[in-house]
Amino acid sequence: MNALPAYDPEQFSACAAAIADAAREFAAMGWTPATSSNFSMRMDDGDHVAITVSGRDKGRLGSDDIMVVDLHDHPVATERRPSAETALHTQIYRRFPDTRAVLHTHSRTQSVASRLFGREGRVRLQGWELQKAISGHTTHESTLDIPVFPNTQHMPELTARIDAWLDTGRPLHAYLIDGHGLYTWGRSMDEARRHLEALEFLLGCELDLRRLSS
Ligand SMILES: CSCCC(=O)C(=O)COP(=O)(O)O
Ligand SMILES: [Zn+2]
Repeated sequence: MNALPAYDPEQFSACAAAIADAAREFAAMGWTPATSSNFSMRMDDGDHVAITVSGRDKGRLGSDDIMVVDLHDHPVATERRPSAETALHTQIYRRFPDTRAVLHTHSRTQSVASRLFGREGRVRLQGWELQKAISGHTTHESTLDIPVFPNTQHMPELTARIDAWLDTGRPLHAYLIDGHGLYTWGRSMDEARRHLEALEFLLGCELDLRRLSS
């Protein structure tokens, strides 16, 4: 008798296609240099997450470059190695159960902003109309803080810092990692993509402002 599949293969295919499409477009923008970046989608209301295999060229993802993990980072029905940053994805799915997509990129703008604002611990966005692209923000007068966490290769240290931020009750739509890149997410791939595009634009504006006013 055949064992039941661990997850719905059609759901996996749909998520893998959405991840590959998004990643190809981000790569074309120059946001995923040299195999950097990682992407995931929650496949169901259970604990299946489709995520990029570690070290793959994110501009040319095929279905072999995307695999399944559970919400505690364990590969499901595969020997492949998930993203080195899988724990950052599964943390978001556990902490925000309505999240369906997590996106991480390494654009030049995000990388420079993370170094510059890392000294201050956060980027404070205020007065930009495009803040309204972030869910829950209905006016340019709102304040949107993007924390900058120190980089480390030790994921438990990073997830502990993110948990500590969340445990204070402050909102979190995205964060930067110093010298590294941006994480953001959404309740659908479309919402996550809108957040990523808006934040890329807003960080670029903040960098320009600093440059022009110095
Ligand atoms: C060459 S980029 C260094 C690792 C990284 O920051 C990244 O985003 C990609 O890692 P992955 O294991 O997900 O390929
Ligand atoms: Zn990275």
